[in-house]
Amino acid sequence: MKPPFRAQKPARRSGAGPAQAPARPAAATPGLAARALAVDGLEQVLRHGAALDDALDADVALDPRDRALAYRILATSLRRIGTLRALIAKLMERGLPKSAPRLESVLLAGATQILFMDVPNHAAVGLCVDLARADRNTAGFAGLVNAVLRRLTREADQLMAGISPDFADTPEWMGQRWIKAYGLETTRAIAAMHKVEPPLDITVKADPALWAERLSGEVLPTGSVRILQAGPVRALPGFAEGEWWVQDAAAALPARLLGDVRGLHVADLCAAPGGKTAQLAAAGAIVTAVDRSSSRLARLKENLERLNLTAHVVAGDAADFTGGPFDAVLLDAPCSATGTLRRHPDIAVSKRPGDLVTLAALQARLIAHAADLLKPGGTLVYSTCSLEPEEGEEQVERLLAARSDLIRAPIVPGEVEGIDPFITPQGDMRTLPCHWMRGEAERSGLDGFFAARLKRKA
Ligand SMILES: C[S@@+](CC[C@H](N)C(=O)[O-])C[C@H]1O[C@@H](n2cnc3c(N)ncnc32)[C@H](O)[C@@H]1O
Repeated sequence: MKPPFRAQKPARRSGAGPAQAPARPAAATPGLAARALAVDGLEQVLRHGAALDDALDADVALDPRDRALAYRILATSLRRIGTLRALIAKLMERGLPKSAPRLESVLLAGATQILFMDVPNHAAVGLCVDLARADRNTAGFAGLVNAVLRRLTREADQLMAGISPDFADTPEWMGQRWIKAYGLETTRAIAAMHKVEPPLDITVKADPALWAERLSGEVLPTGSVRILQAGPVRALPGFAEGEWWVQDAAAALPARLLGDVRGLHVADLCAAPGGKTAQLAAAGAIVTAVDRSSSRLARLKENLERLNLTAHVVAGDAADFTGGPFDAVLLDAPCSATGTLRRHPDIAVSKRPGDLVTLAALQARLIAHAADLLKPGGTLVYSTCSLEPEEGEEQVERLLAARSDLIRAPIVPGEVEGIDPFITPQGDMRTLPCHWMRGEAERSGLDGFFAARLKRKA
């Protein structure tokens, strides 16, 4: 069969060299600047390895609603990138022209609006064609963009045939691993949750019911507050006053496994941007927060200042940290973060299987050192926001097998409000994105986290 649409001979093209900086489209066309920013963001993530949260250029002056729209186009494109790429491959049987930098991002942004957003098709197509035309990298392909996106508006259903509705957006290697760890049906449920924009979860200093009411949210079984349709976080009541901070409901659990920390010396290793430091400090611990990233530590300090909480902050490699000994240590180790794909869909394109090997070796080094920082009788909580057993269960089993001075202190039903469904037979905590189904997917789920509690023998 002949390819239905071929790249037109470009009128002007950028040549095979590196992409030129895109020309900013005229701001006069409503909605165009938001699309341009979204495409820039896609380029940042797909070609330059930026994280979703850093991908939108903060210096581009844009109305907050347009910025929010750009973010939604970008995040949804990444969330559905497997499906979108499969469709584009069907629409362009000869593949994307090699000499067309940014063309894929323009098509991804357009197809996202057509398929997954409440944008009229003619606007989604027209704006993407305008965008392609306004940029010297893609100007010669404006006709192709028009043809491909128009055909998508007409034939989406037929084109979807053969593209897995369940697994197309899950990287093959991740899906295979989750099937092995959790089974096919649970993996299907995890993948379904990854397609949905998650709600905003916050941890409040006090009185969750009051804040749930003020923010039109709900109190979750573990005490976090969940808000749908939050809008810009900084504009919400209580943010500037330091009454709460953003923290997924699952991420709020590991610190609570340390129990009553009032007056205890606690090391929070790998602490930035400080969600767990804030929990520990708010609970009355004397906290030493260690992280090796100075930029992330700057965010931690900013957060603590806003929250009017204090911690002793140390910049450096936690595996070499020599403070203590401590009553308790929380190690929220760097990991593949595959448990956070709902909030960070860029992870589906940025992570590789090989990353797990490097990260697991780092975690092994960190957890062994974390245990050395404990006083006799002290408690260690180890956590990761990963779905991979190598970064969770297996780290703990290996440490316990190697160290006779450590024992597991199993989590007991009822000891932390709402935690019971997540306690494993071994007494650890394992949450999955498909847990906590509470009606619609948009108000359900939580990040995939692992946490274990160990004690150093007295
Ligand atoms: C999962 S994040 C921590 C999130 C944090 N605990 C919170 O609740 O907000 C992992 C952190 O580990 C830090 N990190 C990575 N390797 C490290 C190392 N060797 N020593 C100290 N910090 C490290 C990263 O900079 C990152 O901030």
